[in-house]
Amino acid sequence: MTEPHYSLDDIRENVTHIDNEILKLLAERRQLSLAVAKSKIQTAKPVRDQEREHALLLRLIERGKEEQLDAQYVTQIFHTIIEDSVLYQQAYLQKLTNPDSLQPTARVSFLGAKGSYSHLASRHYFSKKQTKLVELSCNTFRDVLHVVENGHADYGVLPIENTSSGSINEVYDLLQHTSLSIVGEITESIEHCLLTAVDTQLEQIDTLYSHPQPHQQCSEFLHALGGIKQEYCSSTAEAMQKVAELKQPNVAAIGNATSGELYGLTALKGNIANQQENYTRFIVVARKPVNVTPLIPAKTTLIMSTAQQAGSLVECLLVLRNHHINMTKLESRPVIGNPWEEMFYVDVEENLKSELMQSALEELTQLTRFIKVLGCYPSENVKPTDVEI
Ligand SMILES: O=C(O)C(=O)C[C@]1(C(=O)O)C=C[C@@H](O)C=C1
Repeated sequence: MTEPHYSLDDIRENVTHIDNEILKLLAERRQLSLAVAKSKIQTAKPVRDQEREHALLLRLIERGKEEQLDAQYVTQIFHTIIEDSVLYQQAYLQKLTNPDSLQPTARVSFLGAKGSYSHLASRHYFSKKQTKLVELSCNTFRDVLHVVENGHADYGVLPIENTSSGSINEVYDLLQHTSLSIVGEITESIEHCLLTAVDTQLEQIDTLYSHPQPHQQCSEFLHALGGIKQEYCSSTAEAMQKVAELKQPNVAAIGNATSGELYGLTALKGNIANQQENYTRFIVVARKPVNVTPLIPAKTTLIMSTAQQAGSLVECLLVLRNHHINMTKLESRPVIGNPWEEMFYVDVEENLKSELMQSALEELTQLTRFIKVLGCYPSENVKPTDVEI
């Protein structure tokens, strides 16, 4: 018997059909996760249940094997599906907890034009929030905050730390003086590429357009290139725009490959950051603070200045330790106008409204000269559950 012959068009039609079915099932599963969230409100169970995830993944790996699907493939797909489910449930619960916080349309400010990393992070953050975005690009971090403060935007998205270059000091310093609250966070994978407008070679590049941050994050690669002229821009988007306008074989920009395409640029070289895994954590600020439901993991950010005595900071940190509160970040910045005085920024994995946090805050207030809560917000870092494959 000869096998029936199908044309490429026929086969593709079948593939399209299956893809549509997959999408339909994913949407159905998403709806079920909403039903799960509603049931968890009744029983006050936390959204994340890693025991359930572990059992579910093990079963799917076994089931996948029967279909000749390898364990890694199955695990990767279901990690993504579970992450979506968790974030979708969190967004739903947060909407119930803060009924007037998220409007059908949200005006969001960020640094740079279309395609800047802050723009990509803004879109990503709001993608699961069921809200339409009005995007406001700004030229400076100060402006990002300013337009939210004066009511021209509802949210501002700002980078706060990067795994290669560390803390973004300018943003920390601006937070000292703002009346805004941190209401969210998102961590983005940042894949820097060397982008060019015309066909060229690495050896021909003598001028590089970039924002100082990506420049710092790619310092080793740039050092290896040797003697390259640096032109600083207000954002990666401006750098890409500039290179697109110049259309010269000796100029390049640092940016994201997908964003580069928006400006007609192609990646001459990828993966140029000092660290293979280059991530930036962004914060989302708004005029009003939000409450975080106890069903989801929360983070609280504080700023404080301690008495200038030996051991003052240690005493504050001991308060956190004694309350078993996990600190995820400690940063110090000088206080402008008061030489040698430091302001400490502390991120902890605890809900501001919890008894534990309230008790720790009371003790900290006694020990510090100044203390202020910058915000309490849902932690959106859904760490995948490990399964042995
Ligand atoms: O079953 C649950 O409890 C869910 O919340 C659903 C789900 C999933 O999408 O499968 C999501 C998060 C939990 O950590 C476990 C499983």
